[in-house]
Amino acid sequence: MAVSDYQLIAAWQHVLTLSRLERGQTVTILTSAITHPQTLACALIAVQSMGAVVNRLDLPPVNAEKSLSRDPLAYLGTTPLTGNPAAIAALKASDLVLDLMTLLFSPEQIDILESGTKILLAVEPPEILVRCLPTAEDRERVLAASALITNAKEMTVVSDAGTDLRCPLGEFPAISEYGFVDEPGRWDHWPSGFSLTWPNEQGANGTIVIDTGDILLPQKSYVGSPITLTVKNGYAVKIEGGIDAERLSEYMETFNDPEGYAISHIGWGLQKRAYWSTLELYDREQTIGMDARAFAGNFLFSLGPNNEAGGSRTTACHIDIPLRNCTVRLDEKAVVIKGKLQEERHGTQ
Ligand SMILES: O=c1ccc(O)c[nH]1
Repeated sequence: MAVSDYQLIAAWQHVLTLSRLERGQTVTILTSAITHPQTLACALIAVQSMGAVVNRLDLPPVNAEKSLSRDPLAYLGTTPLTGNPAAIAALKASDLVLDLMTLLFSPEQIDILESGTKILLAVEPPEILVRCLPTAEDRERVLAASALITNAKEMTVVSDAGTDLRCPLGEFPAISEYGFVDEPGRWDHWPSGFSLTWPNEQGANGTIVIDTGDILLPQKSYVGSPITLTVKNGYAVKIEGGIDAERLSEYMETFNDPEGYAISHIGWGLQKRAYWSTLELYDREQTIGMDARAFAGNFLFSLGPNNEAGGSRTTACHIDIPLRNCTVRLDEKAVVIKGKLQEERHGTQ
């Protein structure tokens, strides 16, 4: 259902308030050909209504001849900021960047964050933005999950479908995605609601079964028959199964990059207002599939880069794969059991 400008402006004001935007600060809204016009129009009004200075920086799209998908997360690494010092200078001079074009996993994004600029990614359609409006409670839940990751030595994942994965932890930080940017230098994504980290380099081992009904992104498809990944020393060394395995294999081969088979981020979904079943309900080119990444109780793993976490591996190939019905443990503590989120039973504090 369409969203009214009034509701979307109020949603932006809510997120900008949680992001501690202050009167007189500078916000630059980064746009490109894929930017949603209503999201942009309402962001401009919301920022100015809060007394901040707003700029708009529109960048030409890149990688058209390289990517096999129009999904901005399908082909990573180079962005319109690559080799564009004037644009980078403007973003570094801003207190907050609203990324309505997708910089994710780019060296330039890391450079801009290190200057203290906050970056909030927001490219999902307005209906999903307002349904998954972030809350302080989301932040608490995600930070609690990230604290468990920080204190754990290992993440293990099993499922009745046959997943049996062991990931040593410690080399990389936990990343909290709760939908707003309340600290200088912070990146986040509205909508989101999950916690993730990376396995120690070359440390992931075991089997991952992408079962019927599990999701591939950017394909935005529900897998019709199981795909079995054999994981050795941090890489998917075998992809076996039927037609779904063949489609995934061919797609990955087009990148001609062995780094694309590396296990990238691992974590689980914490967003109770995101759903597994929505993938077929939106025009696939209008969404990047954040419901699939964030729905509570998924095990989300990814193939491809780890530069976002401070690793050295960059590759253009990035595949996000949320699985249902897994049991995820941090050391001995189960945080998800057969796809059901295990809530922390808070005491009286
Ligand atoms: O928000 C995101 C989106 C994609 C991804 O791979 C990680 N986080």
